[in-house]
Amino acid sequence: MAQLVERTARLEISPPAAAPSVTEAAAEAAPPITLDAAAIAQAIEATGYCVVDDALGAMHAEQLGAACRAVPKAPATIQEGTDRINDSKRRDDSVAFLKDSKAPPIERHRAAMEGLRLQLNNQLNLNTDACSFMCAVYEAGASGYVKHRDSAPTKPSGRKLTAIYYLNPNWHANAKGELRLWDSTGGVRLVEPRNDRLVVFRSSLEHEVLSTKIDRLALTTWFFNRLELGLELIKEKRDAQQDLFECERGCGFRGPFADVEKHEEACKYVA
Ligand SMILES: O=C(O)CCC(=O)C(=O)O
Ligand SMILES: [Fe+2]
Repeated sequence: MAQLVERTARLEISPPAAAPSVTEAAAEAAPPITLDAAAIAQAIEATGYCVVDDALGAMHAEQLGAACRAVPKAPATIQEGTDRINDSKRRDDSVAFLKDSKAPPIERHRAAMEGLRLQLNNQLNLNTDACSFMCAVYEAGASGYVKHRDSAPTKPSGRKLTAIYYLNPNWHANAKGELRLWDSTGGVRLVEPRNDRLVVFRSSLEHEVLSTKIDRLALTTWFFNRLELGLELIKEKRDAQQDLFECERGCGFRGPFADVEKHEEACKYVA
């Protein structure tokens, strides 16, 4: 049973129907997922975040953990100006997006998060219309993910909430790998990536992942508004382009201001 303050609303998601398999048989045996959306919403309104322990049940965590471990992953990328690049100094996890995965525990998790999204939409007036799903592993010894936001603090701001479900049955206090979160009251909170723990927070809040001593697995869901996310990306790219220097002589050079001096020496349009 999920551990949170009072319970006023319940959300029940049954496992989706799919072709028989060993994993599915186990998923069918799992009890329906129960989350208290009203209590989660209340906590988010007060502090910007909410931590739910024993959120979706040990069986769900075990099956989902196995399914996520089996998915092929690639080093994560980060937005840099107009591009997405690998920068292991800023984040050194490997990720997979799970939109199309047919693994029953992943489908079940997507259904649970979709249900939570609908309820939180009502409770918090979020105006989201979609979820995206990503699993991420930081290997033992990884340095983490530097302080960042998952969405812009001002509009357009597509991602409204980040919901991270941790899949670390072997986590212990010395393993580290906490999520550090700057909440909406000015407080800083360390969230340990405990197994079957769900943390939900406003995506515009700053957060970072601290270095971990053991493999650290999580499944992140973003609740977002499609149109606003598109507008946010366009704005981000336009802002990044405005930060670039363009040669006025029309030689076609466009680059960072730091390279202007070098360009002036080399410009083919300088007589
Ligand atoms: O895994 C976590 O605790 C946070 C990950 C994160 O901040 C991200 O992927 O954007
Ligand atoms: Fe993040």
